[in-house]
Amino acid sequence: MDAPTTTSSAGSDGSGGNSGDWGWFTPSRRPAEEQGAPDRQSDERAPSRPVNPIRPVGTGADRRTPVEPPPAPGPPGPGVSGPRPGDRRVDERRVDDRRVDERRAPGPATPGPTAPGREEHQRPDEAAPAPQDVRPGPDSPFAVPETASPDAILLRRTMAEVEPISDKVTSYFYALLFVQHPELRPLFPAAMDAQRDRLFKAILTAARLIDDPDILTDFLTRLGRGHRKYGTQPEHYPAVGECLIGALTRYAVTTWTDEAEAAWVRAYTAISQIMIDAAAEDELRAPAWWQAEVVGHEPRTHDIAVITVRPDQPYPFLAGQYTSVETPWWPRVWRHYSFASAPRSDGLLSFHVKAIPAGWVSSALVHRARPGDVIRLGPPAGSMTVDHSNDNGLLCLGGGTGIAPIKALVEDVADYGRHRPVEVFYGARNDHDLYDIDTMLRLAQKHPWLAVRPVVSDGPTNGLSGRLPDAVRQYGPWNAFDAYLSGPPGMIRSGVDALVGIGIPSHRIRHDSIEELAAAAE
Ligand SMILES: NC(=O)C1=CN([C@@H]2O[C@H](COP(=O)(O)OP(=O)(O)OC[C@H]3O[C@@H](n4cnc5c(N)ncnc54)[C@H](O)[C@@H]3O)[C@@H](O)[C@H]2O)C=CC1
Repeated sequence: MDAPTTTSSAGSDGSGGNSGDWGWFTPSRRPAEEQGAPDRQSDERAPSRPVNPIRPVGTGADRRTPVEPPPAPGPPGPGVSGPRPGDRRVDERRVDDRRVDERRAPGPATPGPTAPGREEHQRPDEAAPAPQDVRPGPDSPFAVPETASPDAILLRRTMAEVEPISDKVTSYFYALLFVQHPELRPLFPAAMDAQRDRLFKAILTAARLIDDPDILTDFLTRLGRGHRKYGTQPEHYPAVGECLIGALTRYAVTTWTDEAEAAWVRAYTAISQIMIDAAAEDELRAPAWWQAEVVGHEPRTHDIAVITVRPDQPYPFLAGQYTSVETPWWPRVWRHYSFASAPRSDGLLSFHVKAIPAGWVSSALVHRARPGDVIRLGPPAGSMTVDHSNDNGLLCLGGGTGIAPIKALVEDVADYGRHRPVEVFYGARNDHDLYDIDTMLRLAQKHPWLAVRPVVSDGPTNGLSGRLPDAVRQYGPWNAFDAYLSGPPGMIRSGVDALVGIGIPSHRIRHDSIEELAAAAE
């Protein structure tokens, strides 16, 4: 199962994790250094690379002569203009994309960079209402704080308008991008489903944070670094920005003004610059990706395997973190898995992978990967790590394969040498699904400070019955513990509620990114 992990419950606004991938971020209020990022030497900083201000394509004049997305298949409907004369690129792209689709065997249908259906579009020149002073309501995720800067107000108005139609906006955005910049298509996976969502969410997250420079910079720095593995180059940013503005122009019909456009251009230019600088700085100290040879593949159930890999060069990370994995069978499709062990002296890394239906990467890793295969790893990310600056106990809830990073945390406490109470509640649907219970019980036998309690929710068991949060409530007190949760989204949600309910402050609760877990489970 794909496994994103993230930061503290208090820092989570539900906007995702922080792996450096699009839309994978929970803004963290802790400085990067605390989260295991390499120390930065100021003299190692790469010179800031200038990025050209984007050339917006969404001016008021454009609204009257809209940028056409690639035409939908078939003849254009009445009142809809077809491809522009001489626009050969459009047809070529569509042919290429059909080939890509034909190559895809299993997995969900791939829309590819389809243009949105024409009927979805209101022609701005015919029917666009005049821009209005639309303010997001107080319950909107884009509600305007009292202290918001003029740019932030404009950005939030646009976001509030397009968020409900984000599918259309992102489809249109990619259609523009791949038609106007076909050279960028190979940077994206053949199947764009997850990518669509991630990009849009990342942009919204960045724009929403525009008045919070520290958090914004932290987010974008990770994003910029994480983009190195995709082959993203500085010159790609203006292309993306132009198409973003083009898509917003088309869909933010009531809030788009010259001022809004200028605010978006400023914001996007600043966002790009931070990402480009972060990538350049990261280039000085780390590869864009690692190759890793599978050296162990141990099936544990019919759909779970423990996979061990040997990276081609040293891979520094912290217990509790995760990485992104690309298999040779699904190029440019990256999924997240937590490290299932603390860093080892032999440099090997291990992952617990559950094959989910239609999960391309997870199925390939469980059913197809064998020793000798080579996968690619992105950089480590996540801050669900042990805080060694205090002696608090660790209360750990691991559901299903979510036990993987919990095991790494236990090993980390053992390796660190200053022992503290660690209480692990390991949940599964039935006894059979407790695939790693023997390892965990062995660790408990070896370390007197560790207790491991299996909890089974859906079947008979000799251990505890019920759901993890209910089991935890029966024990305690937990006021001297920091909590770590890892598992399916529902478990995280109810677990956080239960822990807050029994008095653990939310800033001491760390867990996986709920939004990304939900997306990964699709
Ligand atoms: N493989 C990895 O490295 C990691 C995986 N994960 C995530 O862990 C999850 C593992 O999935 P499965 O093994 O299929 O787990 P599962 O669906 O079998 O559930 C595991 C446990 O969570 C409990 N649970 C499920 N929904 C609950 C709810 N709404 N409230 C309370 N308890 C609930 C179940 O009762 C069971 O005890 C995936 O979502 C994966 O993304 C998280 C971190 C790391």
